[in-house]
Amino acid sequence: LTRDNLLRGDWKDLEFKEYNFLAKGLPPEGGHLHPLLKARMYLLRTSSFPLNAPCITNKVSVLKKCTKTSPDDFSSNGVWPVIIVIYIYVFEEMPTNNYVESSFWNFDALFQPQQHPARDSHDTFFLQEPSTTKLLPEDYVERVKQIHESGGYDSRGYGYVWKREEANKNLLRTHTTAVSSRMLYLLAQQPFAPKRYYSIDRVFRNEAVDRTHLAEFHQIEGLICDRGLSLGDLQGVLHDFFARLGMSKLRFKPAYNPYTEPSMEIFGYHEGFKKWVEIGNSGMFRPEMLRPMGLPEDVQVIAWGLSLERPTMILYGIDNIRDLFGHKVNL
Ligand SMILES: COC[C@@H]1[C@H](c2ccc(C#Cc3ccccc3)cc2)[C@@H]2CN(C(=O)Nc3ccc(OC4CC4)cc3)C[C@@H](O)[C@@H](O)CN12
Repeated sequence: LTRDNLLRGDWKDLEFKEYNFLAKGLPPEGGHLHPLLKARMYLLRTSSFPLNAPCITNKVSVLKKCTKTSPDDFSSNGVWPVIIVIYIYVFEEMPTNNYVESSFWNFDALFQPQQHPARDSHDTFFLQEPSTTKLLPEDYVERVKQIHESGGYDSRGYGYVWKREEANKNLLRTHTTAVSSRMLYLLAQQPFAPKRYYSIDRVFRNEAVDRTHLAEFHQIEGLICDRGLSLGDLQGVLHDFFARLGMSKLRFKPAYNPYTEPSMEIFGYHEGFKKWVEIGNSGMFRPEMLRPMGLPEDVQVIAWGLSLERPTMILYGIDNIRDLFGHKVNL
């Protein structure tokens, strides 16, 4: 049909096929879910952070049974044991939508001393504009200054002169633990109730980059805040968490973090590589971090972290992190 035919209306004598509104379009060639997004959704879908796995227990260390057995495994004739505390094992996502953080929440609130090497500009990206923050809870800042300088709550502190201008410096957060400290402080401002938080978001380190390290990565962090938690609870939760990622053989190695004591590096036996791989770090937040916030004496916080890139690279067989993340895209 030429343009003239159409204008003359010749098309009126033609027979047209019914339009099939249900016909599927051609599959789009372009577009693909990013491997990091798929790994992130895999992590949540396999409920490594069980968003609401009903669990009737008073200790997270019993969790392992809760998620793997039915009620009649717990006791004879299917009657549930007397339960002291009933709570739903729910992880809430922390608000991590601020890449810019103050040194106060990123370091000082975590009892990380101001002369610690990680606070140096060789390891941390400090901001020029706006270079400082002023909005901090002054009464809490005073308690943090106190615990760094002269201790308290059975701690000796560090015995150095703590400087407010150091805490005011803005930076790109070096870990999502900065958000965890904010959340725990907020939790301490109201009557205590057990909480479980998680976060998965970008963090920034001013470090040498190589095939497996960029100046930024996605940290995954989980924390559980409850009365009377112990290292056994932490190990129980880590077994449950990593079992959902296919790692059921774990080893724990004593480690050091300024904000956790004890701390443990986590190793998992990778059946594919037939070797142990480091799969994360963990610990119990120190009293020097929790008490100045105002959390009750018998409340403990167990926490752990890993990256999103490492498991993604392993799960997708990617050996150069630039193929996964960063400003250059290797097509
Ligand atoms: C500067 O680099 C830090 C990063 C990143 C990391 C390390 C520690 C934390 C933490 C923490 C923490 C500790 C206490 C309290 C709160 C948070 C978070 C991320 C990974 C942590 N790591 C890491 O992710 N390794 C990993 C994780 C999962 C995995 O899954 C298998 C396929 C199934 C495989 C590997 C360990 C190493 O890769 C390490 O060399 C690199 N680490």
